[in-house]
Amino acid sequence: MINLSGLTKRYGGTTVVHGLTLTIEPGLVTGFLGPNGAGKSTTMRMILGLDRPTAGTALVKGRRYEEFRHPLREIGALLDAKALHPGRSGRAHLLAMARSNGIPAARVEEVLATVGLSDAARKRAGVYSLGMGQRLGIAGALLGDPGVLMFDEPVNGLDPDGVRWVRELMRSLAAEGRTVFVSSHLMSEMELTADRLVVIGKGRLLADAPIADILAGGSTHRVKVRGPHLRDLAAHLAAEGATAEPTAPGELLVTGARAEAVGELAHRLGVPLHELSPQDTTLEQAYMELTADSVEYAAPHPEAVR
Ligand SMILES: Nc1ncnc2c1ncn2[C@@H]1O[C@H](COP(=O)(O)OP(=O)(O)OP(=O)(O)O)[C@@H](O)[C@H]1O
Repeated sequence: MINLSGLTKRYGGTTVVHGLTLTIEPGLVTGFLGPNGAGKSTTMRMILGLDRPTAGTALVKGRRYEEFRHPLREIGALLDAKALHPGRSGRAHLLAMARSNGIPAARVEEVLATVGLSDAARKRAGVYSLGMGQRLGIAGALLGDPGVLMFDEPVNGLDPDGVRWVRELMRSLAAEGRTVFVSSHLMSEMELTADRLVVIGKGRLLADAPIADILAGGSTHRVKVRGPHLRDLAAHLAAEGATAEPTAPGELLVTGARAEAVGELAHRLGVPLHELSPQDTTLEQAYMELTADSVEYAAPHPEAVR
């Protein structure tokens, strides 16, 4: 379990993490989402004792990271996969970590096998691909068989097989009763992997809820409509404040109106429909709504720069 209480970090005059209070429970994968610069890495660094909070506390199993004699046996983390000694082999890197935390050398071979790096273990980490570096970082996190695991963008640079492997690894670690806290910008992946989500924006907590609640909270209704003569319907929907976008010949995607309202309007106008189907909210849509006011580095929409 990880407990954050009033966790705050200021750099100079800027507060990058604002009083975060939340609990990350064992037995679940908790996704950690937020736009670039939201404060995710800073929060994770404070949990790992790499940055000192300006105020508040970050506790792992009720203790500060610095209080652990063998921290790798309590919390394993992948923060920056590139933070490796380039001249050291993958095996030597893990052996040094194991030695410093009283972990038997045999465990190094186990985690190398778990992440699929046994054959590459003698190569210098400096020649590892991005994906191999991620796998080595994950091996390091697993090394001490810790009850709490934290991963910052673990699928970065992994091929589709690797992405799927990470998803299954996270799920199995949580199923073993461990606390799994994982940040990602890949919404479709998070939707498949996480049980709960913590969303922050500009350092502030925006949501802390089961993924199903976050999906249900997405307020924008979307309805797919098919029919042979939709022009009138589209014009009336637009006049009522909804958006009706043609997605294929004889097909509209209506945003901002419920299926019931679209169906009744079509009936009043005498417009025959071949399909009227509410569309599920995706995590990406729910996330965009949640963070709309918190995006700091927004690029102009492609339409706007033409
Ligand atoms: N050592 C530092 N000194 C000054 N500002 C910092 C420092 N570290 C982070 N920041 C600032 O804190 C803010 C939060 O950064 P952080 O890396 O935690 O965000 P993030 O949510 O992990 O972003 P991303 O998704 O882009 O990785 C940013 O504005 C960043 O510039």
